[in-house]
Amino acid sequence: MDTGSEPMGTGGHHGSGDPVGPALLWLQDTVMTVTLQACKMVLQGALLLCALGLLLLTTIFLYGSFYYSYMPLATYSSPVHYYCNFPSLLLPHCLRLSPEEWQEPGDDIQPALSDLPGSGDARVASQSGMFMVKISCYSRQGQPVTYSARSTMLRYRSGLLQTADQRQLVEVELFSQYREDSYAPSIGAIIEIQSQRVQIYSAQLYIHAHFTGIRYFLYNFLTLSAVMGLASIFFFLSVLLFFSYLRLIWGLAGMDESEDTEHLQDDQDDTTAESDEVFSEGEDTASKRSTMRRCRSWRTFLMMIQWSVRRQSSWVQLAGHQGNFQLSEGGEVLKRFSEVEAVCLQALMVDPLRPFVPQYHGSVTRGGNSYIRLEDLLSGLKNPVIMDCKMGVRTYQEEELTKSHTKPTLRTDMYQKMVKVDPTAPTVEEHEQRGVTKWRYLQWRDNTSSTSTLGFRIEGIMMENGSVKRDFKKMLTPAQVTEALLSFTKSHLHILKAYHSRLQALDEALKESPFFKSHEMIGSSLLFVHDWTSKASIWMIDFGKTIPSPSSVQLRHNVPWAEGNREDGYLIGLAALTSFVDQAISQAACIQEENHGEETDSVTHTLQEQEHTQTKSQGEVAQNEGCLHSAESLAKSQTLRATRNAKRFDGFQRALDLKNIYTDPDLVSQNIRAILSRKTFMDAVVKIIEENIPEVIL
Ligand SMILES: Nc1ncnc2c1ncn2[C@@H]1O[C@H](COP(=O)(O)OP(=O)(O)OP(=O)(O)O)[C@@H](O)[C@H]1O
Ligand SMILES: O=P(O)(O)O[C@@H]1[C@H](O)[C@H](O)[C@@H](OP(=O)(O)O)[C@H](OP(=O)(O)O)[C@H]1O
Repeated sequence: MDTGSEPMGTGGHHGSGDPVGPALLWLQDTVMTVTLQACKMVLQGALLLCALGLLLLTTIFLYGSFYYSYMPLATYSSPVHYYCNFPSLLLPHCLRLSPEEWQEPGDDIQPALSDLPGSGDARVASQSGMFMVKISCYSRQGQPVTYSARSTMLRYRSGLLQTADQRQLVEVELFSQYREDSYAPSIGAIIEIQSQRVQIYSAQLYIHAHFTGIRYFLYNFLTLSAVMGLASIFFFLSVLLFFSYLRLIWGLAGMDESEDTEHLQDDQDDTTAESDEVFSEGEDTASKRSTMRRCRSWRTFLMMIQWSVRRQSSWVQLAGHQGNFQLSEGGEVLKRFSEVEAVCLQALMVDPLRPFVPQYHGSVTRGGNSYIRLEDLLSGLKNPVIMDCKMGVRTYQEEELTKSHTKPTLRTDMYQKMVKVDPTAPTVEEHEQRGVTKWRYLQWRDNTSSTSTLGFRIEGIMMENGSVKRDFKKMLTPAQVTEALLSFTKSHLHILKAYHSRLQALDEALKESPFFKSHEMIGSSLLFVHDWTSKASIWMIDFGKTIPSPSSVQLRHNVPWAEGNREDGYLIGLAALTSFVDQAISQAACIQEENHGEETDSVTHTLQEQEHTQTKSQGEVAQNEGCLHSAESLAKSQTLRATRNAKRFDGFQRALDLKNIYTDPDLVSQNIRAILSRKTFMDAVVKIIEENIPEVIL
């Protein structure tokens, strides 16, 4: 589609023809954009780091909890309390262990008894010989579970070692492998030393776990398993977080199975060929469908990522009914279906106005609602700046007026909106009813804004940093509009000029358009869109209240409305807008010129400037001189008016108060911007003071 966009500045020769001003502005923009981007990136980076840190901590906590709850102690030791079974000198020793401590289910354990027989001399050791150690495990009910008996002996020690420590540590493996019966777990054991000669000082029971499966891996490959465990938990949590994020940013709720099916049906036309190519003759429809669905879910997934990125970058609904729009794949927006609008868009696709209208792709059903598919006008723009201007001298259809007479329906919401802006706006009767008709509200909106007088009104502006301003309900005067245009474009000449020529092109296209001739354009908007790197363009949107005019009526679009003439005043608005952009261009050019002048002054190279001026073309010189001259005289007369303003001149003290003169409402309403930092204004102020209060001048 022909975008019909006007390219922005081409490297510095704007307005004044002097490359320094635009270059500086461009530099200023670039620096600002880069700074903004850098701040955004730093903030995003910090947030990402925080999220990653939190994720890592959660991962470590989860893995640690898992490890300590899943892994039993590898070695457990317990003191053995024993008693002597005199006179046989059999020494059964009892110990009580809880089943959990005893072992972990499913793993083998190896209980071993370490005795410290306190054989006082070598004689005892030599006489005791081999002896038996027996362990009998019992259950909670006291029933024997299992037993094991092992023989062992003390080492021989020479009688010559009289002074040496005679103690010996004897280690006996009681079970080489013990597997717990989980239905009758052992909770304790009796250990008997079957000897009459061995003397025991103390004994200790050791239980060593023999891990198998995951526990074996976790125990023997501690680092590797930790790395693997942490990595998998981290990955799992990241995926979870990613999907939650996706769901959060554009509500996956709508993209359920039914939508998938609808989507499948919607795209049946384009997928048929695809299906024919992909599937063989023999495959049945059901399997084709299921395979297609699988492909679709992958496509949907990829699109989800794509939308997420796009959505983050630009899309915004500046005006209109909330909830009317959805983002769609492939640079489209879905707008709630309206038969009237769909018919208009269909007709516009074959009209000379087509380059000014978003591409219309038919309709689609999502989640039970129908939508029209429109080209996303913000697609591809980086940090777009947009403005929505509602066109025409009225925003209500004549039917609304008729309805308000014949079948008035009171709207409380509109009454409330009215009161919020101006509590005195409703009549006494309306206050009593706490409601107004839609026509009454829309008419009031038109009269309190610039719609009735200028033929358009600004609905909203979004700047490149995403800040949105919708507070234009009471914007009435040309000065306010020009001011808004200057602030919307940041007084950039190249953007203003691009808009100007786009408006002129639109005017031409409207003259040629059969659609325009035969339609009453009510509530339609012009969407101004630009960014600092790409293009500036203006688009016609919102045809929900655009209806064919009766065949008996020949619409002119540039005459005031009177009941029955069906005129919308679209061209009145367009002409006004074009002239305001023109005015904004002049002001921006003067500002640029003055800025340039100030820079030149500060370097004080008059000769160079003269030389430079000589090289300019005659036309440019004339334009600049005119601009400077008019700026000076304008400044002088404006400041004169301002300073003569009684509220600023203190006759008693003979002092002039210039505080907040820039935002002085009296001056602003007359489109006067007294910028004292500008040389021309300051010169004018000094001159006026010189003439009127000479004693002030030193
Ligand atoms: N094709 C588009 N591409 C990008 N943004 C769009 C597009 N169409 C509309 N918008 C955005 O949505 C906003 C509202 O659009 P539109 O005026 O069509 O909605 P609406 O609900 O019909 O409005 P109204 O309530 O004024 O009739 C616009 O201000 C603009 O920000
Ligand atoms: O801008 P405001 O002050 O919020 O007022 C709305 C605006 O005029 C819309 O254009 C209009 O929708 P239509 O264009 O569809 O008439 C809507 O009427 P509604 O509430 O009946 O939708 C108004 O409430």
